[in-house]
This record gives sequence, C-alpha cells and structure tokens, in this order.
Amino acid sequence: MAIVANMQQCVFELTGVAKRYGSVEALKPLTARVAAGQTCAFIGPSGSGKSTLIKLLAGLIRPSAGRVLFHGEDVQGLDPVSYRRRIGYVIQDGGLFPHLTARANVTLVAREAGWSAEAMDARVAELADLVHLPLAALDRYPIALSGGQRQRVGIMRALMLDPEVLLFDEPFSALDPIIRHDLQQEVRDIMCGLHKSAVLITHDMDEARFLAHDLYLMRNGALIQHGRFEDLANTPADPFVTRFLAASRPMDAPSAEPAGAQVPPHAAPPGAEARP
Ligand SMILES: Nc1ncnc2c1ncn2[C@@H]1O[C@H](COP(=O)(O)OP(=O)(O)OP(=O)(O)O)[C@@H](O)[C@H]1O
Repeated sequence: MAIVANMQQCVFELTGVAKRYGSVEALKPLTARVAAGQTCAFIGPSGSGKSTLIKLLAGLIRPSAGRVLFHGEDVQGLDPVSYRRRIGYVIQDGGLFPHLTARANVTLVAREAGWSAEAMDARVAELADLVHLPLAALDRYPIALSGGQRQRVGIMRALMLDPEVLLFDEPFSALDPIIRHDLQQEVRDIMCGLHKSAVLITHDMDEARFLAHDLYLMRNGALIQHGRFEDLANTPADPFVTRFLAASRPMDAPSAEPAGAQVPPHAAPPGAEARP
C-alpha cells in the first residue's frame, strides 16, 4: 500500500483517533495523514464515518481517543476561532445562512476579522471571478440562487480568508449531474492553481479519483485501504475494495438499451479528457 503522505510534510495527522457517540462506535482507532499541498479523499458508503472524521479535522467534535494534529499541534489545544480561520469548510449545498445575501455570507468572517469594505470588495470580486459567479448573483439570498450557484458561494466563503486548508464535505452531492461535473472540474482547476491542501469526503469513487492524489477507503468506521486509485484497483486489500470500485460505473460503460438495439459508442462528456 503506497503511503504517499509519509514522504511529505503533513498538514493533518490522526494518531489512534476513535470516536464514539454513546454506544455507537462511529470511528474505530485509526491513523492517517494528509500531505501538505495535496488533496486527500476519504471515501466510503453511508455510515462509514466520513462526516465524523471531517468534523474531527475541523475541530467541531472531540475524539474519544487519540489525537488530531494540525501541523504537529493537537487541534483540541488550538484557539477555536483562529483555527477555523485557517481552514475553509465547504459543505453540501453551500451551507449558507438563509437570512443573509450571498455577499454577506461570503464576507461574514472577514467582517468579524475587521477587514475594510474596500479589502472585502476586492477579495469578493477576485473570488467571484475564480468560481465563475456573476457579481449580480451576490446580491441575492440563497433561496434565489441555483444549487450550483449556492455551492460556488460556499466555495467563495471558504476561500475568503485564504485559508491554508480546505475541507470539502460531500460538496457536490446535491447538484445535478452536469453542474456537478462542471464544478468538479472547476474545483480541480482552483486547487491546482492555488496549491492548497484539501480533504474531500465523498461516497463517489469517480469524484475522489478525479480530485484527490491520495485515497482512504472506509467501511463501518474503519480504514480499509490507503493509496492511489491504481493501488486500490490493482492490489485491493479486501474483497470490499473490489466491490466498492466495481460499483462506480466508468464513463465508457455501455448504457442500458432495449434488447437488440444498436449501442452507439459513448461520446466523452465535456472536460472528460482532463480526467485521469
Ligand atoms: N451525533 C451522532 N449521534 C449518534 N450517532 C451518530 C452521530 N453522528 C453519526 N452517528 C453514527 O455514526 C456512524 C457514522 O456516521 P457518519 O455520519 O460519520 O458516516 P458517513 O460515512 O458520513 O455517512 P453518510 O455518508 O450517510 O453521511 C453512523 O452509524 C451514524 O449513525
């Protein structure tokens, strides 16, 4: 199993981390590393402990055992306000405050941090350009934005303070397939351009493979395998790995057709050539 992060500086290190909710063992003791400057994905089916893990990284919950280290320091010992300014958190459907305009959502933390109006305007314009959101959309409330626009606003909000790390918690799962595809490509471009460290939580192997350098596959609160997609595909640690990979349909899989119908070759979707 290739441990890419071992050879590089780590932004996060989890050592013997476990989490219980009462009698539920959401995470069994696990050790994992997130390399600086890379995207690391934690993948697994529903209930495998992915959300619990990202909440631990964000410092939103405490581990029942073990330590979550950020640049070698225990997250539990860091000042929560300054720590959260060092990480950008993107959640499903943007997680925007409904009573604030998109612009007010994006600038909320910068206002708390005492930024000037000019500095906020300049940063908002820069980020709107980065995520391809028309500036006019920023004056609307979240309810008046499409799902894709809300998620673009969520990404702007996460990037506003230029954090060292981005945490993506199922960021594309509420989007329709075309918007999802486009936004995955845009996020990959943004991450390549900004060279930030990132953690992605997803149940979608294709998404993880497309966006992440390093993959951890989880099941029932345990890490089953760590490596690149090719490691999981070529040397699966467990029959579950093979089943999980087989369950994600490749782009060139034949579509269901009525018996006897001619099956034309599938055209590559826009941007597919950029995908590994
Ligand atoms: N606050 C909580 N109280 C009790 N049990 C919880 C709590 N949060 C999560 N769990 C349980 O912990 C286990 C892991 O849940 P978690 O949400 O981390 O998994 P997940 O992989 O993110 O699932 P999904 O993809 O469905 O969101 C599940 O059995 C879940 O029911």
